[in-house]
Amino acid sequence: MAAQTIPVFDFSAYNLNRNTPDAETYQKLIDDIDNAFQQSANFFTLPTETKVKYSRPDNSNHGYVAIGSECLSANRPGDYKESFNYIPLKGEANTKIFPNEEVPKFSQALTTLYQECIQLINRILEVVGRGLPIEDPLLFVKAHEGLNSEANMSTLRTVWYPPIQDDDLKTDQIRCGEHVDYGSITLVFQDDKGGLQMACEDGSFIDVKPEKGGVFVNLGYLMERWTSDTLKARVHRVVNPESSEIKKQARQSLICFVNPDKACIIKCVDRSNKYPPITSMDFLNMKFGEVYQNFQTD
Ligand SMILES: O=C(O)CCC(=O)C(=O)O
Ligand SMILES: [Fe+2]
Repeated sequence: MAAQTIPVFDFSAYNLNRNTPDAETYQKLIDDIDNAFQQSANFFTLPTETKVKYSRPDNSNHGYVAIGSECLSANRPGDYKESFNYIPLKGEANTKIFPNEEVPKFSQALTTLYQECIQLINRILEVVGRGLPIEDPLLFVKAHEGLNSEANMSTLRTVWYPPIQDDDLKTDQIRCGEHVDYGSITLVFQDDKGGLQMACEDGSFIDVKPEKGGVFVNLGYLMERWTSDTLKARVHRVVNPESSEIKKQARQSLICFVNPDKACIIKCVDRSNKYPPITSMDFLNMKFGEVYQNFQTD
């Protein structure tokens, strides 16, 4: 079988009659990603007792998640990573669970990037819709109209993979265990350390090489179900670096986990009813419950 590679797309070719981003807009996005990395580093290098003050409560996906508390692969110990999730909340709550005193520019960096991601998300969702034999090519875009409001639980997550000393790790513990994402699409902006890998059809893994100014786009279980398995959600993971030099450095990524609006009914687009209809929220609660105990969103 020919070796598999990750396809690289330039979405400007699919401009869908809208203006393609000019150099200035593109540069602003790159600067905003760099800024989100920087503000995140300022947060993650705070003492643990400060970070846990901003921990994610059981009834929400917003806030800090400590090392080892998420276990994405049932065959491994908890992931060797920590993260901070942002989901838009109503009014003041939107900035409340942020370390505003310790890292005053953190909340602004994440909220700005979240808004910028929405444009890219809509473009990708439209391309996906136009690539399938469905009546309304805007079906996926319309199902995400509540982005940036409480009607939608898409999440921007900033992840910090701390430097590794081998004796810190449990047997088989890696930065992020093998898993499939849950929602519709996922955008991953990664720094230059590498380690993200994606499974091929034969079960082997290939590197998703970091690309400055590039974004890795992945599909989740929900999109697979929605398209009756026509579009596949792929297993991926983040492995520990082999090089002792890179191991000593933290790795960072910024991930936008995109989900349809909570009330949106996910019904197979080919009308096959291969999977029974389910709301986006029920589907995601079911999936989150497999990773976090006691998880139930409002
Ligand atoms: O950090 C990365 O590059 C990807 C991590 C990931 O796949 C996830 O958290 O779902
Ligand atoms: Fe993932």
